[in-house]
Amino acid sequence: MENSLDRLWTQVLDRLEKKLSQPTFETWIKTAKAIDLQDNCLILETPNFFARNWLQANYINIIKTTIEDILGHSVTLKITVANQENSSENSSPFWSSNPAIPKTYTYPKPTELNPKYVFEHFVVGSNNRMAHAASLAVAESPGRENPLSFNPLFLYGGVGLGKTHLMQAIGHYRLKIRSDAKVFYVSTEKFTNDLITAIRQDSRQGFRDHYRTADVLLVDDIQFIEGQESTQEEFFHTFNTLHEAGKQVVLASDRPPSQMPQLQERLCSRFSMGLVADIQPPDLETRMAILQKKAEYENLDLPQAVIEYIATNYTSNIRELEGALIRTVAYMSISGLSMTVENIAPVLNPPAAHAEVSADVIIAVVAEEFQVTPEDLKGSSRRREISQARQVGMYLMRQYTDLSLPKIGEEFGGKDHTTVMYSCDKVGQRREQDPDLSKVLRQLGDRITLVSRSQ
Ligand SMILES: Nc1ncnc2c1ncn2[C@@H]1O[C@H](COP(=O)(O)OP(=O)(O)OP(=O)(O)O)[C@@H](O)[C@H]1O
Repeated sequence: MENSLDRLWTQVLDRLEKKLSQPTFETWIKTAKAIDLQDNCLILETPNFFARNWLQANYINIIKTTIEDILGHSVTLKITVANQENSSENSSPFWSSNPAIPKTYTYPKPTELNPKYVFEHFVVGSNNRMAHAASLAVAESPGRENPLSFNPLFLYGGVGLGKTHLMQAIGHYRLKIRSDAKVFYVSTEKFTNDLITAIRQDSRQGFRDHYRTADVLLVDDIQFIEGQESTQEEFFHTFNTLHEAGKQVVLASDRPPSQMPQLQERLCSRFSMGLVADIQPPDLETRMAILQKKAEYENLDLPQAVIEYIATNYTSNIRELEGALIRTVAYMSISGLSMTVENIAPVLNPPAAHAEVSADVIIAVVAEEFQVTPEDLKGSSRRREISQARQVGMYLMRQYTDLSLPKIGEEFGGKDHTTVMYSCDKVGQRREQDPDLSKVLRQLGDRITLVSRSQ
C-alpha cells in the first residue's frame, strides 16, 4: 500500500513532469526516490553519484520548492546515492520509458542534423547510461555553464552503438532550449576537406572564422584525425579558441584518446580533460527495447516473439539490428506472409561475423585477466580477488551471451540466479562510477569478441 511519503513524492513527480522537459524529467527526476522524511528533512535517493551531483547542481531548488508548495512549510532536502548492496532494487530493466517527442520543437535544417537522432528516440540501458546522462547534461548546460565541466565530452564505443545519435541529440536539444545557438555538427572527414579547400583557396582565415563561431561544436569520428598533421594542428587551435571562450566541444570516436597512438600528445591530453564516456554493446533486454521503440515510432505491430528473435540474432551493432527489422517488415508486407518467427527466420539470415560467444571463452579471458584459474571462478572461494573476478565474469556473460541468469549460475559452478543478478547489478553500477573498471570491462569485451571470432 502506498504510504504518505510515496504519495507526497508522486505529487512532486506529477508537478515536476509538467515543469521540466521530458528528457530532463526522465533522466534526473524520475530515477530518484524519496526514501525518508523526518523532522522536515526529506531524503532523496539517486541511482549513482553522477545523478546526485547533477541534481544537486541544477534541480535541488525546483524540487525543494515543489515539496514546500505541497506541504505548506519549508523542508531541507538531502540527496544520497543508492546503496549498491541493494541488488533487488535494481533487477528491473535498465532502459527508460518512451517519452513522446515534444510537439513544439521544430528541427533545424535536415541536412545538418538527422531529425530522428533525438533524446526521445534513444533507449537508455546499462550499456550507455553514463554517455546518455553526460550528453543530456552538456545539452542542458554546455561549455562554461556546466557545473561539472564536461568539456570536451568525449564519447567512444564500437560501430553502430549510438555515438552519432547521442551527439546529434545534444545538438537538437540545445537548439530546442536556445533556438539561436550556433550548433555545428561535422564529421572529421568534412572538417579535413573544408581545411584542404581553404588551404587551396588561400582562405584559411575564413575557415577559422567559421568554426570558431560555434557555441557547440560536435565532431564525429575524431579517430580519423590520427596521423593527419595539418588537420590536428588546425583542430588544436579551433579547440583552444572554443574552450577558452567557454564553448562546448563534443567528440565521438571508436576508441578512447589513450588508444590513439598517432594523436599529438597535446591533443590527447585536451581530449581527456573533460569527461570520457564509453558506450558498450547493449544487452538482450536493451536490444529488445530498441526494437520495440522503433516499432512504436514506425507504427508497426510486432509480436514479442519476433522482437526477441531479431534481438537474439543481432547482438553487437544497433544499425544492423535496425536493418534486420526494416528488412523483415519490408519482406512481410511484399510477400503478404504473417509476422511469425518461422516466416522471418529465412529472410534474416543473421550475419556470419556475429561469432557465438561461449561461456568458456568468457571464463578463460576473465581468469587470465585476474590471474586466477577457471576452476577458481567456478568454485566457492570467497577470496576477494576471486569473488571480484567471478562477479566481472558473470556481468560479461550477461552482456555477451543470451544465457539466462540460472544458466549463468550453472556456468559458474552452480551459483544461485540471485547471486548472478546481484553480481551483474553491482558491476554495472560500479562501471558507471569508475572509469578504470569501465576501461577494463571494455578491453575484456574486445578480447572476448576477438577470441570468439578466431575460433
Ligand atoms: N540506444 C539507442 N536507442 C535507439 N536507437 C539507437 C541507440 N543506439 C543506436 N541507435 C540507432 O542505431 C543506429 C546507429 O547509431 P549511430 O549511427 O549513432 O552509431 P555510431 O556509434 O555513431 O556508429 P559509427 O561508429 O558507425 O559511426 C542509428 O539509427 C541510431 O538511431
